[in-house]
Amino acid sequence: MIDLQHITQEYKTSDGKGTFYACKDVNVHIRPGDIFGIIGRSGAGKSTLVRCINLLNRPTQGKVIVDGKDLTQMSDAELRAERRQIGMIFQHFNLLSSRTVYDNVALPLELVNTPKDKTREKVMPLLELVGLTEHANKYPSQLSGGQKQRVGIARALSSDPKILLSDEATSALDPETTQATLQLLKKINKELGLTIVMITHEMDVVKQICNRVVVMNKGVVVEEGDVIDVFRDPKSEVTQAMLGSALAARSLPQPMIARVKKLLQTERPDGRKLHLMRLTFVGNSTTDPVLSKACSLFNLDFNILLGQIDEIQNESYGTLTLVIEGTPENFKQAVDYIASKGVRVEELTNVI
Ligand SMILES: Nc1ncnc2c1ncn2[C@@H]1O[C@H](COP(=O)(O)OP(=O)(O)OP(=O)(O)O)[C@@H](O)[C@H]1O
Repeated sequence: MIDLQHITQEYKTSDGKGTFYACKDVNVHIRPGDIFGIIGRSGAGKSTLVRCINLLNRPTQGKVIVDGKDLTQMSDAELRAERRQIGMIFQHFNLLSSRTVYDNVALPLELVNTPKDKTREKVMPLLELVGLTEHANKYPSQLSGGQKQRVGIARALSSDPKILLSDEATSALDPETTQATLQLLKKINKELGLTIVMITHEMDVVKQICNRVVVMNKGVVVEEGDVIDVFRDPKSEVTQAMLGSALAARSLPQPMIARVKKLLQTERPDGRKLHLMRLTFVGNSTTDPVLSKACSLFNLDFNILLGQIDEIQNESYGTLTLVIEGTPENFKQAVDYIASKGVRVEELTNVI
């Protein structure tokens, strides 16, 4: 659906002598129906990249392919037509304060001289969709932040786009309103089949509605993948830092580490040994009694130290940190058995 190929955006440095890269050789592929997250710290190049999709930013180098067509090669008229397929919503809503809710939503239709009755036929169902029918005649100043963003969403949808770009659309909203807005975007993605590209600096937003994500840092993509994989196994330091609290919940508190180290060094009877393990469960494996089966099959004992379960994209995932005791042979068989049930098994040797 959207192919960003080798996108580079250069600017002159403030002294005018050097070159600064807001994006450098970025390649991103977005599939139809994706809710695609672009995440990174401030200044990472997220807005620059997303604004290349509708050529609000014309990249210094690279191709922007939307639905098989290269936007960078189009004439101005072709580009204007193509941009109608790409709606956009913004952190600060960008509504016209002198126009009512209805007139804000109608604006893109007015700009292409749509007759009044056709405009009404389009605008009223959109107001219904975003839950603003009874506010149609109000002005933006009479609305809450969440309602203003709903106007922004309805306006973006008025030209029947195939793609919706969202630049930090929930950053100015409180947590409850953020939830409601994300749910609305999810509904639009599902019911209208819209592909959504979302910039955010909050992993929580990605976790709640995106199916794929790229992580950017200093103008380059440092990680890309299905959201569940990136959360389960973040590779880059930037991603790990951004996941912050979610990963902290997987780590043993310092005082416990000292106790566990001591415990692991204790002698066990009958050639049994202790192992500090982390199991990561996804989907069905979160509900199957994999661990208790392994322990009864292979005569192991276990002691749970830390556990966490979460939900991403309607799929559960969780981690358990535990000490397992058994003979080396039984332990190895149990690990193979657990892994064969789709659970990732790691021995946390770095703690010892
Ligand atoms: N027109 C411009 N001229 C010079 N530098 C620019 C221009 N636009 C953006 N930049 C710089 O490019 C870098 C990337 O900016 P961009 O807005 O894409 O980052 P971002 O990840 O969206 O950040 P934020 O989350 O703060 O919006 C920043 O260092 C910014 O200052």
